[in-house]
Amino acid sequence: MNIIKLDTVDSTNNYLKKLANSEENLPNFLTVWTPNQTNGVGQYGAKWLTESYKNLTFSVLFLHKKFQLERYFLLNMLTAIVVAQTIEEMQIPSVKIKWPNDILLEKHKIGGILIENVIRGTNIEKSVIGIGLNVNQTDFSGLPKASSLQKITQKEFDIELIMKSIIRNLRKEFINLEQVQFAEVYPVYEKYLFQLNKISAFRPKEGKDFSGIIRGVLPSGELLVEIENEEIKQFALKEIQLLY
Ligand SMILES: O=C(O)CCCC[C@@H]1SC[C@@H]2NC(=O)N[C@@H]21
Repeated sequence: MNIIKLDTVDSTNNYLKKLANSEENLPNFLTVWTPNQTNGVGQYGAKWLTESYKNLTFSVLFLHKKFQLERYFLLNMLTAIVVAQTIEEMQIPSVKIKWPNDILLEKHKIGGILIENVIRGTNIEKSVIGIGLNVNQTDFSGLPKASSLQKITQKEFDIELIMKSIIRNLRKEFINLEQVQFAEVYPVYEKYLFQLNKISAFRPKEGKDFSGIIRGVLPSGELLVEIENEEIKQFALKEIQLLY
């Protein structure tokens, strides 16, 4: 495996993005890993807070052969599935994926994924797949919705081994990406989907919170929500937040 381990860095995603923009001929699945990420980036510009040396923070470069931008949500689905399955391989059951790609255990967020793409025309040329997984952190004061593998299982884990398993599983899932269809991946994603067919609370970007039943996810990544006395509505990634 090609892994660059840094003692400290602001964000493994930012580091790998810069590297990918400045150097040609980087190997596929090149990984940047640090136990001490000081300014991690989360989805929608949020910060990714992590306790140094206790958690996993790394980014993997994927070089596409030919991959249409409109299929980008497939990358999120496959990565979330890989993280969920790797956790299951560690004999930890009941992993869930909260739309679009938060990793949950017992309704608490233990992991997040941030994929940043280099786009050319209508294709994605390169993807930087950033993964943050709370592993051995036990203090989540002020973060009631967050947890870690150790906090939930009462066991300590080897962070590097988990990362290597995730990379191995990513390689398996991504190797034939060009041929992979949404329809074959979706049933697996749906199996992990948190709150599927259950009443959930949502916070729209504008307006009041509302409740509805999650009925699925479209290839575009849009969430299908059945709202009482209304038709099933679809919501884009940035339009609503699933509360619980
Ligand atoms: O908001 C989320 O849920 C996504 C969090 C992604 C965090 C990871 S940690 C490794 C990589 N580097 C970053 O700066 N962010 C991602």
